[in-house]
Amino acid sequence: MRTFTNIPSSSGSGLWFLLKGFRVKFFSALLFQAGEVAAGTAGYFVLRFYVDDIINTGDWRFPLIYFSLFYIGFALFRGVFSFLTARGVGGTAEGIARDLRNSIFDHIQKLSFSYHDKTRTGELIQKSTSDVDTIRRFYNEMISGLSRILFMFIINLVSIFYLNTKLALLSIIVIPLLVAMSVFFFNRIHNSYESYQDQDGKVSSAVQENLTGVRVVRAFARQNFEMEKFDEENREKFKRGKRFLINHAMYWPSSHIVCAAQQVFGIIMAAFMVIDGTLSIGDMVAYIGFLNTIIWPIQQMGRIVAQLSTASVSYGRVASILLNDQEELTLGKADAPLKGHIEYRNLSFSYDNSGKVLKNIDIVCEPGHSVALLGETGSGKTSLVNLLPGFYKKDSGELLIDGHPIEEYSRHFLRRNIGIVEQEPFLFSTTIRENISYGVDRDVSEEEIHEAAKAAAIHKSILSFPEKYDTIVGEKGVTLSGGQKQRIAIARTILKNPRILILDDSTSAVDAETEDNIRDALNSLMKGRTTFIIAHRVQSLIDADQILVFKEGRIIQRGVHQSLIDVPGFYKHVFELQNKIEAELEAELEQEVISG
Ligand SMILES: Nc1ncnc2c1ncn2[C@@H]1O[C@H](COP(=O)(O)OP(=O)(O)OP(=O)(O)O)[C@@H](O)[C@H]1O
Repeated sequence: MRTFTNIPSSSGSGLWFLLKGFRVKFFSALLFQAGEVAAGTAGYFVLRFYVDDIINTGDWRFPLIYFSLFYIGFALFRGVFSFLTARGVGGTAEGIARDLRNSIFDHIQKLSFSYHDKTRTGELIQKSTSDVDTIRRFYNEMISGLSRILFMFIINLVSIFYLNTKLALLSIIVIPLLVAMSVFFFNRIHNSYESYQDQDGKVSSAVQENLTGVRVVRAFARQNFEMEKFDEENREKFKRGKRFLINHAMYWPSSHIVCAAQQVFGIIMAAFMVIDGTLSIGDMVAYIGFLNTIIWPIQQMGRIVAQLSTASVSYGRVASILLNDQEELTLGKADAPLKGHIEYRNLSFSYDNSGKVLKNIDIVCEPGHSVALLGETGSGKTSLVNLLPGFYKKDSGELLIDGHPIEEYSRHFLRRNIGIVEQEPFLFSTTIRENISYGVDRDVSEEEIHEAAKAAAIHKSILSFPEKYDTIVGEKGVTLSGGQKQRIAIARTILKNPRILILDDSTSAVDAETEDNIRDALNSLMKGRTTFIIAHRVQSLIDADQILVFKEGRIIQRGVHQSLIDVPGFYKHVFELQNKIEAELEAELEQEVISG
């Protein structure tokens, strides 16, 4: 797979850079194009020969055969050259688009979490599809169009010079005017297309977010609100699209008028010259042909100008992804097997150096032990565990694994050795088997997959599906219940067999009974592994070797369950509150059962 690295930031050198590896193919195609244009022009000379040397002399029978053969022969050449051009140019354009899509996809995989936090998914999708397509069209249509225009112009102009110098000079009078017009329209089209594409990205994001959050929208009956929000963005896109098209369209009438005037003027002059006897009728017929062919490229300048400006905008947008620094994944220690000793030493952390989210954290966790984190929402629990796989970098203090600063390990190694079961696990739209084996980059046997599923208490449920392990999970696992998804995610982590485990509120999305089942699965997963558990229910934390209570980025209480409920504080308060609620719920249930 070929990907582009170190692409230039300026669109001029960037569009040249992308041709790397395709240059021979591409420029040969352009040469074929010159051949195609020359064959087309040669047809007019044959026509001239026909008028002046055949019709005028009256001896038409034998030369007519030559005329026909030459005329058809040149048309044949033209066809062959045209095919070779299209093949070379098309191959180049498609090849560049393929490599660019690969590069963007590859780059996006390696961009930092902070980048993804700040960037809207819809915008990334739009840049990797619509902008890449604009660049593809630039190579496919624009460059070949431009070279066709240039060849046509040069070859036909030289031919007119060959016929008559005065007529040739007349034919190029309008060029400076058209160049000035082009420069003017280039800037207008560039700016309006840039603002159009930005807005297009917002519309794509709105669609993507709406589809992802379709359940929330329905649950809150916010369809009308969403529709109005979308309509606003869409209307803005329409406005900007119209502005872009008007700028585009304005070029055409002005260039048409200039070119038509040029054409009429040229034909009148040629007619006068025929009357004067300074030009033959055959020359005039050929001249009209050349003139038509020369006017076309001049007019096409408008299209080229528009495409050049849109391609430079799209290049800038694609480069805005590719020029972002990637996470370094492989640099650092990656060999020693981890024991799982973890230490946070006076550690502080903030996102983008804004307010501190973690303040002076000290934690020591022995290998195979479990640390449970409890605290108000937004108190920094997830941020704390997200530092372990190197998703973000700490500001100060130290984070040590087996006595070594985390920075010494390669991120790849850390992520291979750390398993995360998230609050809402993401499943891919593929088979259950592939979802379970997703985390391991070796061949796994059916047996291993079944064992992992059994340990996660999901094996029986899977067997009850018609396709068993081949059952396709819909996008985000919508065909499965929350508990089933959660257990498949646990099976995936069991199979990965990490030394360190992060359970980020893994049971919050399921009911109490399912939670009990999942807890059994989690207990079998935690055995012998260093585990960080985030939970809101005290029941999930009771057995932890160490419980930490967080408030506003600080640890305000620490100890084991028994020691914490013996002293007044947040933990005891939450424990008693949750017990009270559960007792009340149970009483209510009993009451309902008794009353029938
Ligand atoms: N990617 C991010 N970029 C910027 N700020 C963030 C980001 N993620 C979280 N925060 C902020 O950091 C703070 C701590 O968030 P964090 O998710 O660590 O809390 P938490 O204790 O895990 O909360 P919860 O229990 O609700 O999951 C919050 O103020 C949150 O707004």
